[in-house]
Amino acid sequence: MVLCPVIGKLQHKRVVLASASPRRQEILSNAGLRFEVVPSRFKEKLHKASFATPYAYAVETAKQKALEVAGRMHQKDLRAPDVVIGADTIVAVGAMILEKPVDKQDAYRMLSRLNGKEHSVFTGVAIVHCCSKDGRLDTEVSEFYEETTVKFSELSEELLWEYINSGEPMDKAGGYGIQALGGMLVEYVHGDFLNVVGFPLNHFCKELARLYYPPRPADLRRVRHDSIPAVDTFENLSDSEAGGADPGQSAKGGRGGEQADGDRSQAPRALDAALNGADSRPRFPTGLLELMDGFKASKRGATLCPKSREVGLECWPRGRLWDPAALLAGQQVDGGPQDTSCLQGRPGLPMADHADQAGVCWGSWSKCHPPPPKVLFTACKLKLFDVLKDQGPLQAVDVARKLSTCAGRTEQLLDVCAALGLLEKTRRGYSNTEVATLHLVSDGEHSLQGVAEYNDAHVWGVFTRLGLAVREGAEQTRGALGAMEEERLSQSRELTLQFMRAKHSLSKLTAHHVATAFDLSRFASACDLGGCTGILARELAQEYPRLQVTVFDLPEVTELSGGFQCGGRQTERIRFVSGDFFKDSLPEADLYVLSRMLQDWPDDKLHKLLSRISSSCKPGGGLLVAEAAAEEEGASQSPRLRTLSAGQPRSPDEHRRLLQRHGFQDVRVARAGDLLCVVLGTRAAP
Ligand SMILES: O=c1[nH]cc([C@@H]2O[C@H](COP(=O)(O)OP(=O)(O)OP(=O)(O)O)[C@@H](O)[C@H]2O)c(=O)[nH]1
Repeated sequence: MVLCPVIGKLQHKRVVLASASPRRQEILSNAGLRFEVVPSRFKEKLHKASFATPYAYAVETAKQKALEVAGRMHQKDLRAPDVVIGADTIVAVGAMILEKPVDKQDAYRMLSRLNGKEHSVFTGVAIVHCCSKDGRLDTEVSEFYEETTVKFSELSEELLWEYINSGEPMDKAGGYGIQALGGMLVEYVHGDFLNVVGFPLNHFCKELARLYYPPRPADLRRVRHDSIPAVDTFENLSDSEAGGADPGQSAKGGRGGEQADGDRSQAPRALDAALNGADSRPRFPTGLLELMDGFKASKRGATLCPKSREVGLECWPRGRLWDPAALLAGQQVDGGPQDTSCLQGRPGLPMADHADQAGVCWGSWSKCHPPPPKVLFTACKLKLFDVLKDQGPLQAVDVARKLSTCAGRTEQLLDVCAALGLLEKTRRGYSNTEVATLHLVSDGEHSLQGVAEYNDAHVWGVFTRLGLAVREGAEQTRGALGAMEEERLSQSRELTLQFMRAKHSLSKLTAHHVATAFDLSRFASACDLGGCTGILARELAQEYPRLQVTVFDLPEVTELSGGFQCGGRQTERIRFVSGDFFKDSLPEADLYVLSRMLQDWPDDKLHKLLSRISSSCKPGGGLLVAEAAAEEEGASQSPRLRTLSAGQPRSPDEHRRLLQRHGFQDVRVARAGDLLCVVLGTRAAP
């Protein structure tokens, strides 16, 4: 029984449930947890409109409930409990949030809204770890939410009033109790039943497993792949498109990754992975990031052959990206006979007779194979991995029903995802592979959904429309991308948030490697330039207990960074300062940090930035630079970790020369985490 050891991790701790809900108490004590109950006095009055989603509201309320109890108990006893658990359950109908009804009329209004329809029940949960230091309370908060879909039958007025008069709705979110009489109102439930009742026990155990037995996921497995099913496009999977779909086509096209039940055990669920692992940091999902990023390589491929521009084709460099197995394994396949059979005999697909000479495979992938990154983005956008997370394995028709998409197209999408190693396909249906569970489910700790979202919404478009800049060479491309990036970022708050989410999730994977590539304990202060949400700052503060860290970023970024903070002991040594590192004075620091920044800028801006840092840095001070590593000395070709960056990686020598040119000596270069190149230079006396 997997739950016991997880719950057992709390056995010797003083655990407090900050809730008056008898249902929560029952669910947790049935699971074997020993705890005290201290109902929270936090008034559930947060301003709902200020939350982007209903679940953000539930999570924040849960957190405030738990923190109120932790603070009160600490004040009273001068000793806080070890762990305080808070929860908040709400019902959401579209953007509207329903809590507990205040009276019968209110209950009637709520139940009438739910009548005959589907709604979502969200429970936000906060697990607050407390400790007292020098008489002060210190807290670390882990938070999550769970969503369950509930559908009500068509109910008569008489039945509604009979139910209201039973008294049951009054202390229940949305005005019903699914575990009792309210169960009669419900046609179906998708998801965790206990989540509706008030506490998502399964997710809670997974969260404990994550906290106490951190995961060590297997990297992407190599998938055997015969061919990717052919489709026109995955852009639109709606039913209105169904006429264009050919359900038979996918069957003919071969279904990558298909396996008979029993051939291999199911992909381990997150909990199992968590329980089996020891290392808290997941291995770098190289293959997945290359998949998300692969289209940049293809766009650069277009520069290889002048003919491609004439005929307006997009070209994939030979061998690369056509083979998802190689792609996901992080390999680049160059040379060798190119299989162009996929293109032959397809009317309307021009074949260039100089293909061999140019070394590229001709053809418009959008008419032949779906571009793998676009498949991934589409699957993320549709929340395919979220649906399969709890409900998989599911057959294609069931997935289509849940996503409200066309069944035929959905099956094709699922098959391509299976071919790419993102899903497993067995007779029982499709389910997430480990890598999808870890990185593609939206609420996962190591989710890269933000990167997929940003690449899809923004970077894809930039690369698609930048034919001109691509033709003009790498420097100009970098400049044009940088300028467009800047312009767009300044235009849209949503885009800024998307960018921040993407950078935040990538930084989570790299920050530890950057912070530990060198011993930085000689520095008392550091300034992370373009530090965004402060993930690296947090890691630095955690690694070096006396280090004060400043995160310096544009005002629109620092303004939004609050939403990404999760508290913790290091926070008091981190401050956020707004400014533009090209214009404003840089905050004083012993060590300046540029993490995955330099690649974004054209040479003139890059030198301007480095010379500004050099002027601000005191002799003996340091500059730490982290960038995607080039594959080998001088090669500068690595497609790895380019995500969010426009330029090409530099070799260690190029980095060394760059820092020396700006007055840094003793430049040391380290490979970190396999994919990063981290460089540390010391400012020489002028
Ligand atoms: O089907 C059911 N749906 C909901 C419930 C109960 O509804 C309440 C939700 O309210 P809240 O999250 O604010 O929790 P409170 O009861 O106010 O307790 P706190 O002290 O934690 O704020 C919750 O009790 C659910 O159990 C239900 O029973 N069935």
